[in-house]
Amino acid sequence: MKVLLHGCNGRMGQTLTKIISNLNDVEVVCGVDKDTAKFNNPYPVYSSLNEVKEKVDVLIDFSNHVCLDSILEYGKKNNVALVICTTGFSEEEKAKMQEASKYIPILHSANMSLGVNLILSLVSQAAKVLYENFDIEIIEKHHNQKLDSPSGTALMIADAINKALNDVLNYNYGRHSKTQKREKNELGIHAVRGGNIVGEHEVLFAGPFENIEIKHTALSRDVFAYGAIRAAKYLHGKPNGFYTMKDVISE
Ligand SMILES: NC(=O)C1=CN([C@@H]2O[C@H](COP(=O)(O)OP(=O)(O)OC[C@H]3O[C@@H](n4cnc5c(N)ncnc54)[C@H](OP(=O)(O)O)[C@@H]3O)[C@@H](O)[C@H]2O)C=CC1
Ligand SMILES: O=C(O)C1=N[C@H](C(=O)O)C[C@H](O)C1
Repeated sequence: MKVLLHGCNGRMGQTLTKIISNLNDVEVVCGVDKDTAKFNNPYPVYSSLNEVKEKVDVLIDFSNHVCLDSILEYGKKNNVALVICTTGFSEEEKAKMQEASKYIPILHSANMSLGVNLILSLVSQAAKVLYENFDIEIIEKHHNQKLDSPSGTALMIADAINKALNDVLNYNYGRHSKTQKREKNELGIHAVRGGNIVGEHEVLFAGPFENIEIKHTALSRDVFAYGAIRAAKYLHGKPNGFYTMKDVISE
């Protein structure tokens, strides 16, 4: 499978470059990033998707949400499947992905790890059982270079919980009201940034007599890279449509 790495110079782009170089059935044939000479990558790097000459099967994207239009245009024009792992998309941008998936296969997930995608169903189940008597709060922690907050994963977990509760919850980001008590239908979402934390997501169900914490800790960026490779293999050859990691892990 021939892969184009979009955002190849970044933390995730370089993690994928290292891992794929040891695989026999996947090859990075080119990359795209702002600085074409930053690393001595074992493949050509272009500053724009318009310059790409190589034929590729799948584009894997870990870059920035502002790149979305160019990625969707490239995928549609060249009939290339897209694994979009970037976070920080607006609702309008997410709608653009859905629209483009009528013409090409697109997979998007804010977290490519098996563990987080398993947690999505666990927290949905827990929310249904516990909501009446428990308050639900999400706490995420990431490294100090992360651009978006809260994390895409925290929002994905919040949406899964809210969907399980028929969308009754209002999100309260980083609660800093000094005068108001917590309301019953709040879902608190809190972002911590510091050092080199790879990624932690905790869902707290706080009840009158007991607390339940469901937590995922990413120990290395390799977990996201292996997930993205698995997703790319899954997507290669699939019919046009919109896919998530749920499709990949339930195959
Ligand atoms: N779904 C998942 O499992 C995961 C998702 N992510 C998400 O992936 C994204 C990237 O993360 P990470 O690798 O840590 O971030 P980095 O900032 O390390 O890497 C992003 C790379 O994309 C480049 N880039 C930014 N804008 C453009 C552009 N317009 N054209 C070409 N290249 C561009 C950056 O260049 P420059 O530095 O010069 O701006 C950088 O080299 C983030 O949104 C992050 O949240 C991260 C880990 C896991
Ligand atoms: O930027 C990161 O590093 C990560 N971003 C993703 C997110 O926003 O949820 C996933 C992961 O936690 C690492």
